[in-house]
Amino acid sequence: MIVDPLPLRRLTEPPDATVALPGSKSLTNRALLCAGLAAGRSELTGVLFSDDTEAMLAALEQMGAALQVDRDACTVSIEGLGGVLPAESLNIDARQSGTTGRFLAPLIAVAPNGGVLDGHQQLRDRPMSDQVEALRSLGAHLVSGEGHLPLRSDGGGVRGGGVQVNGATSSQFVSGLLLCGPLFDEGVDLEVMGSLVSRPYLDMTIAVMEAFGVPVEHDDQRRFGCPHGVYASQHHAIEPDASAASYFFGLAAMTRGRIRVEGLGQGSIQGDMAFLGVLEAMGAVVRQGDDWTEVVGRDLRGVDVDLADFSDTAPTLAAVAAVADSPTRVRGIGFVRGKESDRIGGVITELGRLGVDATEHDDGFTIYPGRVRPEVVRTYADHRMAMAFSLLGVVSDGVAIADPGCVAKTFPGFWGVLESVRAGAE
Ligand SMILES: O=C(O)C1=C[C@@H](OP(=O)(O)O)[C@@H](O)[C@H](O)C1
Ligand SMILES: C=C(OP(=O)(O)O)C(=O)O
Repeated sequence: MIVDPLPLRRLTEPPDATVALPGSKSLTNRALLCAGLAAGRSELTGVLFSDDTEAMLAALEQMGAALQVDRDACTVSIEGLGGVLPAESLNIDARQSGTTGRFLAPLIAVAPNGGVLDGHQQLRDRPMSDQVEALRSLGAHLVSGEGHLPLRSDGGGVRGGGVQVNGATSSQFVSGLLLCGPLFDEGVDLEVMGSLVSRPYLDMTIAVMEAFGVPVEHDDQRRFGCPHGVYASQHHAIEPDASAASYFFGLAAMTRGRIRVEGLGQGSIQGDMAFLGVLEAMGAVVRQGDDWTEVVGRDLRGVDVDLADFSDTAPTLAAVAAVADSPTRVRGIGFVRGKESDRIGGVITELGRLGVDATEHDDGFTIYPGRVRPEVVRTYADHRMAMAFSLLGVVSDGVAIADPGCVAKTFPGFWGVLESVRAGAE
């Protein structure tokens, strides 16, 4: 049991550490779904086991995919469904997982006898309407769930083909339609309307679909499509999670320390690696090999950045920016109000509680660095609020994190890894 609130202790020396991080949530849930739908047996390595990926694993099991899971070895072996969904009506609990919810909504729509897709209240509160509208225009019989979960479908076939989807709220709507596109009679041909947030996640979707043998046609910004077909089983290795790595890169930057993350290097396909460019612009030194990345901290200055492509790092940047020597303006992330918590409002409120000035904008925030005072940080059941604000507890005295267990959504071992970095510095 972790104590709640969890008191943190200021580091007395800059850390000098190498950390091994768990697999990417985004890549794990994409690979699990493709492997679960594929013809034949797939072997996945580097798999993340966390609440979000357990939700996807449970859904695949319910659909009849045969799974062998080794949580210590971080592997999953799956005998896929060969593109044939079960005749029974499905009952899927996506828990708090946006990827599970948005990747499987098209699946309950296309399953022969449909089913119910529901989740934790936190996920019920998050937007779904753009995807529901797109599914209806593709022929889905969705009998409830206007803008939110729960969603109920009679099943009975999704024609597929051409469809317009709003891209300004979540890229997961597009990813879900693409990932399930091979199940639709005519495949899918998506046109994204409006701005497209979190664009690099679509590249991750395309990369995983293509690794499992389904070609994706796309232009750079607007059109994404795939034919009707069946995924092919694969041996597939999952990279460590770049969003999880942002906390350790940020920590090195804030402490004049050095932290290396193994397994994430120049060739990474994760968009959140762009956070390294922000740290560099702030003054940190970034070094990279094929299979590792390290950050070395220096004096930090504020920056003016657009995080629309990699917004999961916005709370991390808020923490780093609080100890820089000039203000930081973050733009392009109005849509993060619809994540696990309102990540603009929450960042402003909690920095204020710690005595750091920050102002809210429609599209983000400005942080004015200042002295951090002892306080318990509220985390709004949001793993990223907990992990990001823990960084301030490592560089100042008397900070504690409420509901530290919420990190289990994507990184159950977070506090242990943070402690190992501390242990190396003392
Ligand atoms: O497709 C994915 O794996 C994700 C896409 C992003 O969400 P949005 O597209 O909703 O911004 C990101 O914030 C989330 O953590 C994971
Ligand atoms: C937004 C997130 O998760 P998801 O949308 O996958 O629930 C996240 O992990 O920060």
